[in-house]
Amino acid sequence: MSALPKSVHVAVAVITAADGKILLTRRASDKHQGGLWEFPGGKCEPGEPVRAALAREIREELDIEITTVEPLISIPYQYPDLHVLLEVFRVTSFTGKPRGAEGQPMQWVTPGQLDEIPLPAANRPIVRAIQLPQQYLVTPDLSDSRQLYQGVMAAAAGGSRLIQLRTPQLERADYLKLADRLLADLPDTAMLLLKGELPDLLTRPQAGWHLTSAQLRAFAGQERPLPANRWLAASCHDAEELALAQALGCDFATLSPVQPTASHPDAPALGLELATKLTAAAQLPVFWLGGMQASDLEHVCASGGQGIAAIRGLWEAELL
Ligand SMILES: Nc1nc2c([nH]c(=O)n2[C@H]2C[C@H](O)[C@@H](COP(=O)(O)OP(=O)(O)OP(=O)(O)O)O2)c(=O)[nH]1
Ligand SMILES: [Mg+2]
Repeated sequence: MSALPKSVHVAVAVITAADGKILLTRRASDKHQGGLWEFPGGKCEPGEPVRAALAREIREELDIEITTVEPLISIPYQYPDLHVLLEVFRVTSFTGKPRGAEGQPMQWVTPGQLDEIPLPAANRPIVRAIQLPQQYLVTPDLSDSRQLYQGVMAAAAGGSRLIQLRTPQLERADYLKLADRLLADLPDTAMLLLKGELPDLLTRPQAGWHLTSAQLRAFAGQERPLPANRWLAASCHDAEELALAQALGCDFATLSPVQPTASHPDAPALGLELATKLTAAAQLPVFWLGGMQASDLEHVCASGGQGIAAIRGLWEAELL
């Protein structure tokens, strides 16, 4: 038997049906990561473009032709015996009816069910990328609780599913009161992330937590402070913070400032090239923040980002 190559480039398909369900297949027990469920796909041949490899692997494994393909996330991951670069694409249309053409079992599952299924360790950020939307709404810096409440509820009614309650102008007691009202009133599909200290999070089990980069640094080397079923995110500004966020088990990160912003006009921006590089090296979904508008979304996703996080861009553009 030949030795395993040290590094493989893998094209992976998250095949999504109209009802939102996702196709999983089971890896043969004698393969690397054998016996686990996976997203279909396989290794690029030498010199083969990744999208061509994706179409070929899906044809070979499932006997379908993929037609609508968008980048979802790319993950470099070191297994004890192998380095993999998983380039993951969302496939939303195809022709034919998928079947396990290599005899492999198949199942369609909801994004929520993915948490319960044994997948290879490299796949955790793929699951998070599937479960997260492409827009992360950060509330604007207002001092009026009523206006904030109405704005967040309107945003959720308009389809915003991921919202960070960031209100530096509110007194802490007013902030927590507003957070509790929103946690009670938001639809189950909306995920609300709070800012603040751990005790306030521990008494609010439905809330997610968005850590500042200072908090992230303070947690370095420690266990994930919230259980796996709660959203944990962190504000990152460089490669080191992204690595800390990943080591702490954060579900996603924001990376900022990508472009100069009206709120921080003098902060040096990363720029698109560096943001792309940092995102590619990260092992978790990354939202780009700073000067981002809804119109940037396509470019951000094509550059490997999960999507955009924005205050002005999303709140005022009345995407809400
Ligand atoms: N297809 C796929 N591979 C994954 C996932 N997660 C993960 O760590 N991997 C790893 C396992 C393998 O080391 C590598 C994929 O290789 P593969 O065995 O599917 O390659 P292939 O289809 O070309 O198969 P073969 O020709 O070697 O039989 O990526 C996943 O979700 N889907
Ligand atoms: Mg395969």
